[in-house]
Amino acid sequence: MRIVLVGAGAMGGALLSGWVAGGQDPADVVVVDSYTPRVNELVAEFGVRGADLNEAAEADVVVLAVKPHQILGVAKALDGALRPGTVVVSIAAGVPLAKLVDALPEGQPVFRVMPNTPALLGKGMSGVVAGPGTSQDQQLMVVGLLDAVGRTVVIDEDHIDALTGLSGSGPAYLFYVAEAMVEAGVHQGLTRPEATALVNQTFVGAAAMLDESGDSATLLRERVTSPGGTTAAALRTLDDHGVRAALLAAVEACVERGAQMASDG
Ligand SMILES: NC(=O)C1=CN([C@@H]2O[C@H](COP(=O)(O)OP(=O)(O)OC[C@H]3O[C@@H](n4cnc5c(N)ncnc54)[C@H](OP(=O)(O)O)[C@@H]3O)[C@@H](O)[C@H]2O)C=CC1
Ligand SMILES: O=C(O)[C@@H]1CCC=N1
Repeated sequence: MRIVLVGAGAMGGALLSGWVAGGQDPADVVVVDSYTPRVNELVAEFGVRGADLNEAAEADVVVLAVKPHQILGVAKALDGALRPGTVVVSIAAGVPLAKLVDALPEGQPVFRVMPNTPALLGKGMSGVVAGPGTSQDQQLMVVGLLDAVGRTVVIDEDHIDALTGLSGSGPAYLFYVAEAMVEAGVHQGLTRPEATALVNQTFVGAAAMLDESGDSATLLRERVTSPGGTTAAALRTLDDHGVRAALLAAVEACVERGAQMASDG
């Protein structure tokens, strides 16, 4: 697949790395980024090519991975560089398909996607929303692009902010919990490297159980919680401090922010 990636920051770079590790031929990937040293770094690391937006003419798919406030400007700048069938993918949070359709040449196939940074390791989770008039083959191509770096669901645009609240932004919540647990270990007298090793492997093990056991988070949590034991004492404290309510509120805030970004000029 011939890919033009516009914006090679945290998320664009993670996708690129996942694609190449997953077997995408780097010679068929062109990176466009306003920060030239970043492009040079990716060219050296992966063997992709650096170029400008005119390369979009040769692409099967153009992935727009710039910041949300930049994306409509970039979409407009693609005018004249796109072939009619070139599929455009936006990964910007809070930018509705309707605005992308308006900014792109009439009839240009466009998809709205919300990936996450574990795509870097082929363990991403992405949501795909098909734009108006797109074909089944185009959707299969976009899903294939995201499946190459993890798992993919096709959803309605009405649910993309909710998906962002769980999987798009979700890795940050888990890193935040990991940071706090390391800090707790240091408070208990462990060295930082010791605490980090314990926390990291606990996340790896718990994530693998969630993924591979087929059991719910509730059942897995109950199996750790011996009656009257240490875990029950810890979980009671989490409840007393409103951690469950805080997570509900955090996802709600994420969803509200997505909606607010959608209505920004
Ligand atoms: N980070 C994440 O976990 C996720 C991010 N996203 C979405 O991905 C998009 C990018 O986010 P993120 O990677 O975090 O942001 P970054 O700022 O890390 O990356 C954006 C990159 O695009 C470059 N850029 C800006 N304008 C242009 C332009 N006109 N042409 C080419 N390149 C340009 C920026 O350069 P410069 O710095 O010089 O402006 C920067 O290198 C956002 O829309 C975000 O909503 C979606 C899912 C997850
Ligand atoms: O924080 C953000 O806006 C982006 C979208 C999802 C993850 N990062």
